[in-house]
Amino acid sequence: MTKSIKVKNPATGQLIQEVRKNTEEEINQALKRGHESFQSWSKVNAHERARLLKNWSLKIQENKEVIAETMTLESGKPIQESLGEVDYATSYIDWYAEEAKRLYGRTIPAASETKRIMVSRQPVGLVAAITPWNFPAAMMTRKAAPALAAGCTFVVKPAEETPLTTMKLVELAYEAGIPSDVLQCVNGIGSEVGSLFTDSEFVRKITFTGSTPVGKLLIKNSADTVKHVSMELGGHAPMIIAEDADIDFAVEQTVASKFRNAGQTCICVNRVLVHESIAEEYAEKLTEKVRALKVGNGLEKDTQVGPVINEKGFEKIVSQVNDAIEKGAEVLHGNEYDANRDEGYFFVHPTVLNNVDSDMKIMQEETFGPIIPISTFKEIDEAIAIANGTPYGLAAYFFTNNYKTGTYLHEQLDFGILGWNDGAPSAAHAPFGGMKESGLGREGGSEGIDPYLETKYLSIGNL
Ligand SMILES: NC(=O)c1ccc[n+]([C@@H]2O[C@H](COP(=O)([O-])OP(=O)(O)OC[C@H]3O[C@@H](n4cnc5c(N)ncnc54)[C@H](O)[C@@H]3O)[C@@H](O)[C@H]2O)c1
Ligand SMILES: N[C@@H](CC=O)C(=O)O
Repeated sequence: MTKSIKVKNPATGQLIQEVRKNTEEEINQALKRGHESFQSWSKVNAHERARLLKNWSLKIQENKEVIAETMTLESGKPIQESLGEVDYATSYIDWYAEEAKRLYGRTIPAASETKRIMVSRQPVGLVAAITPWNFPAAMMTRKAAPALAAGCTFVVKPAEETPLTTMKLVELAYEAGIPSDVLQCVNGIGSEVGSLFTDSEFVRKITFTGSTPVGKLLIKNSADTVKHVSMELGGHAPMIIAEDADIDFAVEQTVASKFRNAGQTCICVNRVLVHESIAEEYAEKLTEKVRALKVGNGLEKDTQVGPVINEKGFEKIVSQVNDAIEKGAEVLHGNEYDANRDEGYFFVHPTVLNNVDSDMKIMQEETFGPIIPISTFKEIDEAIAIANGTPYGLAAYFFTNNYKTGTYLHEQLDFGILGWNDGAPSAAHAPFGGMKESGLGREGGSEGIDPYLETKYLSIGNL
């Protein structure tokens, strides 16, 4: 069995660095240390935890360029997006540094003069996190910051494709003064480390971002020790464009949503449903914008769409596009690839598919690639039925300037995140998460710290 993970640049296939895999014993030791340090960290006062988190955020900002370059090298993400992700990552630390000081309890009026009732909250314990390659910085801080703010200790296993960004963030946390037993990083293969996490008596909570099948497995494996679980899983976001929508704005927001990280974002629009009366104009304007996108190595400053992460991701995208074309979809732009299996790089050119229908795989499954399938509808209820007709329920978008249509869509769509005339809803101060098979729990906002806290009820009698 290999003892290291080869981290490669998805834009060239070249080796960047070999990262040593931690042994089973080392990982179990890390979990034990995390469990033991919970005793001291959970007693550190909230203002001090907030101060350390703020230091961490500052250290990351001081190293913004280096982190962004590392991220682009290992994930393929355009450098401008990596720089943006560093800001996005620290926005979670900043937010939860403040929230640490607001973990209020409450009192409840008792039904007896001799009793008092108090409710307080305390950290759940050691948290084990598994993070994905598509946002190697922000998905880590979105979990670590609320956990540390709440008083939990934290062990993270980053994705095999992108461990370097996470390792750098953890190193900076130590420089900021966060104790090395409180925040730890271990490296290894997902399934192997995942089992150590779920089997461990020391881990009280599992938090995961990644695919739905792995999320389901982690939920099942957490059952024996009844761990808390937070799951941020796959999506299949619909975008409904009503007949009264501002078409130019909808086009601009479609591009902003779809091509972020080459379409490898869990909330990227995955299927467009446009009213038949404006479909032609929308498709024409969209194709014009998509044609102008620059594909290339993410380190080049003008690149807007980088490579996809690996061959597995590439094959999934190609099979969805081919299936759609075989079943009658029209290619308005794209369906071009620059891929080399031997060298190990996979570029998918932005693609617009028209006349797409619900029988096609691309309308059923998450794509995780820069492809826009367009379908039309006549009545808004038809669009809602198609949008909701999926096991996923992460994000949905709708474009309308009619407040009645917008309110109706808000109420009818079964998704945890809705963008009404907004293709970029992510924010540290808002609750992010999915319904149905897209996940459990929320990250971000005041809700995002709750999953790291237990509620304790105290009843005092005989007063
Ligand atoms: N929600 C998201 O942000 C997100 C992120 C990554 C991937 N995905 C989806 O998943 C698809 C496949 O991508 P992927 O293969 O990298 O996702 P994945 O779920 O396999 O990987 C995500 C993380 O889970 C870990 N992992 C893998 N198998 C595991 C197991 N058995 N137990 C514990 N941890 C395990 C990986 O090491 C990685 O850290 C993508 O095409 C996309 O549809 C979604
Ligand atoms: N990084 C995404 C979530 C997962 O892909 C976001 O926060 O918008």
